[in-house]
Amino acid sequence: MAASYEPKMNGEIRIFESSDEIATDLAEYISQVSEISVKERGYFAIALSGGALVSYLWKLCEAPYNKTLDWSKWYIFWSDERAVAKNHADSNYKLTKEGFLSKVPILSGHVYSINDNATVEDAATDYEFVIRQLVKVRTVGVSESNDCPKFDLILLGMGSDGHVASLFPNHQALELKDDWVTYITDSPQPPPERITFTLPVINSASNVAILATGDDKANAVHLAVSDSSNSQDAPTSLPARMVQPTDGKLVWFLDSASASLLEATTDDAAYEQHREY
Ligand SMILES: O=C1O[C@H](COP(=O)(O)O)[C@@H](O)[C@H](O)[C@H]1O
Repeated sequence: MAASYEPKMNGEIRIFESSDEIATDLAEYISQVSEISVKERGYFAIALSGGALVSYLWKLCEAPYNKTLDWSKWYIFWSDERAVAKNHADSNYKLTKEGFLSKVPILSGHVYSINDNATVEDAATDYEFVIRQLVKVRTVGVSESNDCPKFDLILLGMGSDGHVASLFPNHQALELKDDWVTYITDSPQPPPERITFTLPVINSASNVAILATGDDKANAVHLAVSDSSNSQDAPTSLPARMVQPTDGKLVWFLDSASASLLEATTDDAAYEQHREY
């Protein structure tokens, strides 16, 4: 790890020099969260995202994890999905299936993909219903602070505009308080129709990780983690900045490029800096 920042709140920023290092540390992180969840709850309920994130999961498909993890206890969800068929190139399900799920022994009955055969409105309603049933039997935990599901881990990517899942800057979906899953029909990035977890669900998770790499993400990373009192640029409705788990922990996985603007703002950042090299 090139550097590590410990925030004042319940979070951490990890910065790496190569994509191999990110994949290695991400695999170890997911493995640890999974082992703790299985030990404490008997299940590991993890929500995945699409985008670049999936290309960093390859280490988890190899030794020792492919042999040592208790894959039979894994339950898979998606933080968001695009309204396309499951075999479409834009499908987050397809991406994750090809890049991860097909390479590990997760039970097919434990994979809860979002319905691609319904309107986005119905698919969002269906997905929330499915999650509600799994919360009732505690396959998915429940938050102590509200009635939201408490996923053991939500893995998010972040777009260069600061969007996470399919929650985009200044979008009204960011305001939702009671829905667990919602839909949008006006995504600024194609495809326009999407289904997404809401912020209350993301912020109720035990663990949230955001992976952002590349220099096109540097500004959004800076705006997401910088101290708002010292940064006039930080918009209040930047989705990545609104990821603040209530009782859980947030870990950022960055590379040197996406973290490049943090160096200059160390003093006024909302994260204390701990260099490890
Ligand atoms: O549209 C989406 O974008 C985000 C970020 O993707 P990235 O390739 O820039 O990392 C992704 O996390 C989300 O699942 C996807 O639907």
